[in-house]
Amino acid sequence: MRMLLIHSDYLEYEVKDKALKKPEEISEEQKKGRLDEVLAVFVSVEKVDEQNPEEVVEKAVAEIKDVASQVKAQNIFVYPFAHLSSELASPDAALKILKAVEEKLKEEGFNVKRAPFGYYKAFKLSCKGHPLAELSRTIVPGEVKKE
Ligand SMILES: C[C@@H](O)[C@H](N)C(=O)N[C@H]1[C@@H](O)[C@H](n2cnc3c(N)ncnc32)O[C@@H]1CO
Repeated sequence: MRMLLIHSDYLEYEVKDKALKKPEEISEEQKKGRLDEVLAVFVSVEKVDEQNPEEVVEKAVAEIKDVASQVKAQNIFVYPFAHLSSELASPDAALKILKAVEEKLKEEGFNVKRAPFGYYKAFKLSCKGHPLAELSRTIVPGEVKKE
């Protein structure tokens, strides 16, 4: 799994079009979303993650919690982003993993939104620009590589 974490004043998105034949079913309300004072986490789920999804979810949540506590962010935006890797997991496997990351972060007490899966989306992001505002993490079952 590849994650790009951007501490932002806000992240907002608007669903534009289907990017998969069968994207995630979403409500009218989910077609637009915004969070302020947010840790935006752009995630590419990778093929290797399918070998041990549970471990990857645990490690991703631990890394996100660590960064969130360093930047003092309580709001987290999990954003499916298929552009951080050339070895992508299947859409079914990726969606399951992203939903599990979302649920575990909620269980940890964060205010979490997850952008809809399988769509082209317009988005606006306002990066805060401090030294910890832009970080990346690579998570592979069995190890975690930091930037
Ligand atoms: C397109 C661009 O504007 C948009 N931002 C986009 O990336 N859309 C992606 C993800 O929502 C999702 N998706 C499919 N496979 C994956 C995967 N392995 N990991 C994460 N997301 C995935 O399916 C879409 C098409 O790949």
